[in-house]
Amino acid sequence: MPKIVAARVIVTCPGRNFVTLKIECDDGTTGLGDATLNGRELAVAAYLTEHVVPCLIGRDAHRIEDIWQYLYKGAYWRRGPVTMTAIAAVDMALWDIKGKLAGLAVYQLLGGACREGAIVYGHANGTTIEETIEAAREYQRQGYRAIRLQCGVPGMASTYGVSKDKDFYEPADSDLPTENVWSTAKYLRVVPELFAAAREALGWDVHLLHDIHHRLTPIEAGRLGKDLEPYRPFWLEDATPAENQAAFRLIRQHTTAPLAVGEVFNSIWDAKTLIEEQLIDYIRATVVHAGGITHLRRIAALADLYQVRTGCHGATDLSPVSMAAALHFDLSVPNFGIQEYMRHTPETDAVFPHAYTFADGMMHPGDAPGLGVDIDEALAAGYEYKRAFLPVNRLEDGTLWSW
Ligand SMILES: O=C(O)C(=O)C[C@H](O)[C@H](O)CO
Ligand SMILES: [Mg+2]
Repeated sequence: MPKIVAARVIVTCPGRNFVTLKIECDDGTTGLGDATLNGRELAVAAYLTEHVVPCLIGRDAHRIEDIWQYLYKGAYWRRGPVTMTAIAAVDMALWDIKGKLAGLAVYQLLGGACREGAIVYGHANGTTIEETIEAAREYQRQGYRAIRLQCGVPGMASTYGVSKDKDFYEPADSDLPTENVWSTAKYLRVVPELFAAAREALGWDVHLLHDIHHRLTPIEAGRLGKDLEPYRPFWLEDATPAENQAAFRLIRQHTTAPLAVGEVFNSIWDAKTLIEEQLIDYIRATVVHAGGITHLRRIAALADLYQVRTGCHGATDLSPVSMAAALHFDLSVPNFGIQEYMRHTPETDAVFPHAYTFADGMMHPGDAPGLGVDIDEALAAGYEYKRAFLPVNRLEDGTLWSW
């Protein structure tokens, strides 16, 4: 058996913070897992170092499911983003090790490819509708078949999804949380205009997506869905905070716009009602925040019974290790829908050399044994952790709102 002899947490900041777990076996084989929880990185780093790593030493690295159960049930305190991100990192690293020992890419271990590649969507944003459409045209030129559209809201100084850097999306930017201001009324006016202009300019052969980022009430989401229906959105994401899964019943009564939810979910229980009642069309839970490949496959299997497809979160705060794990998952599950892809900066790509590739709007994890991602530890050591927070959002009267 490949015995685990060491495990370490590597924190690095090549433009943004990443937390990576590296597990080592007695034969020298190593595996990597992403443990990055944006804005709360060191909580997971400490959870792993103090409470998980000591329990891993001496275990058989091949026993992925048993180790998952051990860490989940064994903690007694179940679920939550910190716990589930830590478990995810171990899970990813163990799949990486199993693949390397078998000489196979992880997607082969998961049952093999169900498709030639994973369609991905890019993130076009701008302060105005025109700028957003120009950014979308650039994605089209690069071969993307699906594009998420986010534009500034007239009268608001800043809004979610409109990045300072057009090429590399990065919301976590400050030593203390930035404060944004929000008006639902102003937002509900601009998005239908954005989609009307986008169909006019980009045509109908491209999938258009939009992220509401948890900001509407269910009835407002129903309204927006109706307004966007003529432009055939691929999905509306995170329409309303989904702690209350039943709230989506109300949205469903009012619109046929496809709904996607789940980037903040950390277990199957967060999505159970949404899936079983077919209240969503895409489940966006990710490998890194929802317990790893092992648990995400369980979520996907439940979703498959109800014709809910996957659409994994893939923002820049998910490291290339997560991106690779997501692509192995995407290739192997029958009910894959789409994968989010926000490119990392060249600094990040240099720290995490990887085998995955992009061509013609599709991505492939590559055929290197394991996940196909490495970490250049010498380079990583040169980028010191910098505390960064996600912004907060307030209504114009100062009420704290969902960001
Ligand atoms: O990529 C998305 O859909 C997001 O909503 C990005 C998130 O705000 C970001 O990953 C938070 O860390
Ligand atoms: Mg989102």
